[in-house]
Amino acid sequence: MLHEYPQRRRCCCRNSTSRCTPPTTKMTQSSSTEFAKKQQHEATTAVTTKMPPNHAASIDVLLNNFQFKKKSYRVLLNGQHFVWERLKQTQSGKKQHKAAPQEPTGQSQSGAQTKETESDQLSNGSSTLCYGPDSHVLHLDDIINVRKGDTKQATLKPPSTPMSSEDENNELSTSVALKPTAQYLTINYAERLLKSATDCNRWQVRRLTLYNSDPYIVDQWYRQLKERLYCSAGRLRVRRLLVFINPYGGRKAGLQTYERHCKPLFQLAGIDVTCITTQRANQIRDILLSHDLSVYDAVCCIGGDGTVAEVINGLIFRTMRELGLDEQRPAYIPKPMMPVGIIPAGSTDTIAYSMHGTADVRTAAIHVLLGQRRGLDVSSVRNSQTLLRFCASILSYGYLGDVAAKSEQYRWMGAKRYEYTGVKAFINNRGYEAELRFLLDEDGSEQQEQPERCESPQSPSAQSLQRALSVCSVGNTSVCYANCQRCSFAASLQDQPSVLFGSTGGETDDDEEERPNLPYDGSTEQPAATPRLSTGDAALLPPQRPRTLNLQGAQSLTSSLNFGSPTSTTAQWKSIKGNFFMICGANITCACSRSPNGISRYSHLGDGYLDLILVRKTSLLNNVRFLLNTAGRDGDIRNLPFVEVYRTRKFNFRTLTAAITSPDEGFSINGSCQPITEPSDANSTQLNEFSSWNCDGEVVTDLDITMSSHCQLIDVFMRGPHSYNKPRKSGAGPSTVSGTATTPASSNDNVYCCCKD
Ligand SMILES: Nc1ncnc2c1ncn2[C@@H]1O[C@H](COP(=O)(O)OP(=O)(O)OP(=O)(O)O)[C@@H](O)[C@H]1O
Repeated sequence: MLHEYPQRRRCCCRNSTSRCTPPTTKMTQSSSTEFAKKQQHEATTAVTTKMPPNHAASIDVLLNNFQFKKKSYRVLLNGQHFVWERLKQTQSGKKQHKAAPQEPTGQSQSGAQTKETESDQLSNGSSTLCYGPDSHVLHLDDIINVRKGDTKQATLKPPSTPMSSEDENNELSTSVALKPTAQYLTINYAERLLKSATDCNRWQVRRLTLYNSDPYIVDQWYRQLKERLYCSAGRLRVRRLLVFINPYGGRKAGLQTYERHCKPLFQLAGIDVTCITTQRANQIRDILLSHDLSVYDAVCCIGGDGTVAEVINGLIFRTMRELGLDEQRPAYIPKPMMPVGIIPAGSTDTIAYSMHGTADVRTAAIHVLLGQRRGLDVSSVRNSQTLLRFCASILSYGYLGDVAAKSEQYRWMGAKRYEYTGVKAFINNRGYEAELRFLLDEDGSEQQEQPERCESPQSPSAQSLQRALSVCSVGNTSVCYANCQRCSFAASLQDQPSVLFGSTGGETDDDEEERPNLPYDGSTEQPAATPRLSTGDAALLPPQRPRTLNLQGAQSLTSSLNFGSPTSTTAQWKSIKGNFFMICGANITCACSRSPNGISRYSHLGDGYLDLILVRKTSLLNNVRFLLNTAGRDGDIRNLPFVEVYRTRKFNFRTLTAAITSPDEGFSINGSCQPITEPSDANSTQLNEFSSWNCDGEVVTDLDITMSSHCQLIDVFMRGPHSYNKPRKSGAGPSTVSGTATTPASSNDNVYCCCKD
């Protein structure tokens, strides 16, 4: 049976109107009631209407009965939701169903609070769909692929060669001409595992094979699903993927990881994969810099943090070359167009863990298949002379720098090398004298973090916007999860044509005055005049930021997010000198299985800020307290009196003795991503008073370092981690489509717990 409803104006997705495919359906209260009545009337038969195949494109709602494992199911396709529910035999012999969306009543959603929510939604102009308590609701974003066939087996076989979009169009148009024969429809989809209370971030692939004796109905469903699957905004269904496998990282199991876990998933999704197994360090970067990538939709790496860093550095430097920018002193940092998939196969895998909330390989691969992307902040690291490299996770001096410098020679120990060298570096740490200068907010306030929690709003209404503003303003202590409002807001600022896509350098004028030896300011912004660029290139430049935002209260938010003008004279610096056990600039939480909250628990994946963590040199006991607080879920280093955490967009580091040391004396690797060289023995005694920098696990030995965060510089396949509240199981209560809790209104929302710690 086909029902057509007026097109809805607003997307039912909680946070993003761009995620749904327009047009979707609007189920008004009256139409919903009418709809439910019609379904009552026609419940006993699997009612279908044969329509000309080309009519499918105009259908908003499909509702049919299918067989699944020899049981009858009522299946509904409504907008972005695929719903199925088993038909139950009643005493009168009639089959009952609840899969059809019904008017939400007190019976289906108990309690006055629910009714209040409904009236709120109606008054807000949003519609509410309610499915029965036993309905399975699947968002189309979570569907990996759809196949049809004459037999069940035929639908399970992956295509012999991956299909291009033209092939699929041909296939669809051919099926218009030929009489359909397929009676089986198989849907492969991804689902987050709900079993574990402590690990709710793992995903698995599931399969649903439906049977209907009428091939026209199967064909119609197939076509509808295909169409809706491939035109969802904000999502890239990858067809051609370039995969780099590091066989050397972690337990040296990169190749096996790919063969065992990733390859079957890529085949299932019909992705055309080109695999390159690395032969040496920095090969990925060299390939990305020199080869034609136009045939690929995305790049994926299988390895640890060092491998991810190679990919990110390769893509950014490639983009800089393409735009004719000076790689050592670029006028701004451009955003690469190619999204990146990150599959963990290293020793710590902090980047993958921070993104997904787990280091599970299949979960990471599933996110590549599903194609949902989020922008990830990347920081540039430079010395006084030149841009050195880009950092995706953490830049760390002192304790972690020593660990990185010493652990490489113990690689044969695997991940244990970090523990071994960690203990040695811990005992030998006598503190490092340094001076830190970091950028304050434009209003001159410093954002020192206090441990507190905040909730994020759940719907994109005006109220939500207000709440979003407040979330962003206290966002320095909010935790970044899926649907993070702070990151979404940063992304929405980037979407506006007159807003910069990267965070600002912000220090320009006053910084140049104070520090004349910093010729490159590390800004992501285009200076007023860039004679080097042609008109065509200039079109690719990030646009100028507006002075004010046309949003109520946005002024305070802009100030909070600090998308400051490059010529702002209000940018201020704060300076701190001291003896430090460790100094870190953290882009992301840097969580890993040993430290599930990460060393920088409140860092956000894409807000354009980094957390500057200063750990003062105190007693050995305090150092132990610090390490204990970084491990486990309960600790928080911000509670320690000798730890200071500042949220900033940029900081500069100098050893107190570096001022008298020339950069030509061998401390600098003089350029980004150069092969890492250990300091020579002759220098090592001289260097005892210095540590090295640990940049994404690689060693950088410069002693005058500036780290600047660039907001959402690279797109990665991720949704963000989910909090560890145990999610409600499907069927435990009514599923609604209204943006309230327990609502998979979008696949992102299939989290039950977003933005809440
Ligand atoms: N075939 C290879 N032979 C030697 N080194 C390689 C090879 N391929 C990549 N590399 C280098 O290996 C280094 C370590 O890899 P990676 O960081 O991925 O693993 P890891 O250090 O074990 O994991 P993590 O960084 O998560 O702790 C990287 O710097 C990379 O450049």
